[in-house]
Amino acid sequence: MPRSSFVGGNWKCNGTCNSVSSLTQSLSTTTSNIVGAEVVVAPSTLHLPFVFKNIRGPIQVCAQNISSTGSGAFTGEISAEMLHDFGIRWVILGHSERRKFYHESDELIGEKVRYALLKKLSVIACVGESLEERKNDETTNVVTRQLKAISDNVSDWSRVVIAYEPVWAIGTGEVATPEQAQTVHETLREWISKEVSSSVAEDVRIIYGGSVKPGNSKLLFEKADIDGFLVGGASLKAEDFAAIIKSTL
Ligand SMILES: O=C[C@H](O)COP(=O)(O)O
Repeated sequence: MPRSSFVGGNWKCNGTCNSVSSLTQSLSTTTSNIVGAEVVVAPSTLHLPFVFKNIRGPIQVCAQNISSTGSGAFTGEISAEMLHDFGIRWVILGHSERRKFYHESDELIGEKVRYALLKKLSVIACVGESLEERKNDETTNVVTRQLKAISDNVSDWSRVVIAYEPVWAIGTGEVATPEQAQTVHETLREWISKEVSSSVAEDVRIIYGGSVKPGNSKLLFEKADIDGFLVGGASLKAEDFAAIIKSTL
């Protein structure tokens, strides 16, 4: 069976009460007739309850991070249990901004993936190389190392989407070419086929993130191993996000 497309909108640390309300309303309208793609949006933790209650149509709501520890005496953290209790079923883990600015290691990301799946959340697990790593020809080593740390902690692959996000393409306007992205996606799928199983490799969605816009998404999506997108900046504009989703149908 062909893989259905998957598009995530990562709102990152953006939004006010007014802008989130207006984006939620616009998205509910612009995406109301979309059928055939799995779509999630990830507002900030503070905005999650509002978006969860007010979004309409085919969009699920996703968190941007969780604690690896679960509920308890962990000041400032949000647990998988809390999300699940609230009705939220998705979380982004291992985003390069968490790795870079909050020093999240492969090991910690693996623990978070394990805990999220244990608590019945689904996970968008991110991998991606920096510009320096690409220039040093280390892309394959980096993304497969990151993928192994994730894979070692996956108990149910049907609840995992892998996001390939080259760090040099995030928020820079410098999107990977369809060929560059396809090469890495193929490498990731081959790794999963060899190290996990061919059926998991066949079924798992591998999505691309990094300066995806309505003008470049179609050509990227035409590549065999690109199953959708994790969109940052363009997901803050309802029309652009809807156009990106439609390019995957
Ligand atoms: O999670 C999304 C990515 O970091 C991509 O962000 P961007 O579309 O603003 O480049």
